[in-house]
Amino acid sequence: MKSIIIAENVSKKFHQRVRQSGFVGALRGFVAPVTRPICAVEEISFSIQAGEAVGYLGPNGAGKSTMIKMLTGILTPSAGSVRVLGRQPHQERVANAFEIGVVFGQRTQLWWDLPLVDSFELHRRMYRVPDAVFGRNLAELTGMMGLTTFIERPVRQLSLGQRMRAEIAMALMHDPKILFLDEPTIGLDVVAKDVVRKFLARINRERGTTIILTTHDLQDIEEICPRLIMVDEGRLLFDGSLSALRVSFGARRRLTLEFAGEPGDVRVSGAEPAGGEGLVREFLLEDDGRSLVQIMTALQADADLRDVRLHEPGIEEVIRNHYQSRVPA
Ligand SMILES: Nc1ncnc2c1ncn2[C@@H]1O[C@H](COP(=O)(O)OP(=O)(O)OP(=O)(O)O)[C@@H](O)[C@H]1O
Repeated sequence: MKSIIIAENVSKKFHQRVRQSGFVGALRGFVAPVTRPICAVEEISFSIQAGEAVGYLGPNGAGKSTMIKMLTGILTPSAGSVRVLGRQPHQERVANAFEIGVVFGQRTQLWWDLPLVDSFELHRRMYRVPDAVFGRNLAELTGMMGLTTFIERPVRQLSLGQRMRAEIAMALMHDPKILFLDEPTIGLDVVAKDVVRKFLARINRERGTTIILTTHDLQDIEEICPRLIMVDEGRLLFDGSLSALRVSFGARRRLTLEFAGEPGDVRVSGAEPAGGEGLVREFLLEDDGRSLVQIMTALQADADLRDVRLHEPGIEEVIRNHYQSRVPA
């Protein structure tokens, strides 16, 4: 397989203005601004193959948008190198633009006062999309995204969910090889999120479009992206599948046993006691993939069991625990 996106030791530094308080401070800041450097992206490396769908995840300020901006040619890396489809995006921004689609969840690329269909038409001209390709995409994408009922309406009259669906459809009108999306589901309701996720998964599967999306929402990743790149404070924390993330971050399943009478000393092979009180005992299971039936067979207890619960930590919990363990008390 071919790597179509390669980031090698990429860093991006910004100089942020330090605001000084009071009128004199503001005046001083105007005449002789004081800045402090901030490393938004720090020595990040990864490569992405054609046809992959990758989620780029991290908390606020982790450096997600900055990375997307470097991959799309909007920003230049301070150090390291970025290659997209064999080009350095910031140096060959126009050539790069013809082969990628970009959607920024918080900034529209549609023409506010024009009917939606006119934005599509302007996109066709800007990207010199051949008539046959445009005709096919217009019919297919507007159908898949359910845009037909409001395609004649001015963009300013559309709801956020309608607009986001239209943004994504427009970004695909020129058949890009890669689709970059920065927070595509932000602010959408449950139904709109579901439409967008299903659509992106389908585009990736059926058209083979490579998808890179940034998000805070783990469900986006679970439903669209088999691969996850996790960043925090500019640095890469993890690159792999969701199941590998669980293993790597030590997320263990919790077994809760509730007994009808005092059970005494209960042991479960391959599990570590993890508290409980009264008739309830808890255990943390080793990551050996055993089923509940196998666990129950290995249970060394004579007492009567009233209830058994197995808690599989959600990925949100895994990540929350990870971040919390890094924050000093
Ligand atoms: N143009 C800029 N000038 C100065 N600092 C910037 C600039 N753009 C981003 N930063 C800083 O770089 C860091 C990373 O920002 P970035 O927008 O990439 O994070 P993010 O992970 O996308 O966050 P969010 O989830 O909140 O959108 C932040 O500390 C931000 O304040």
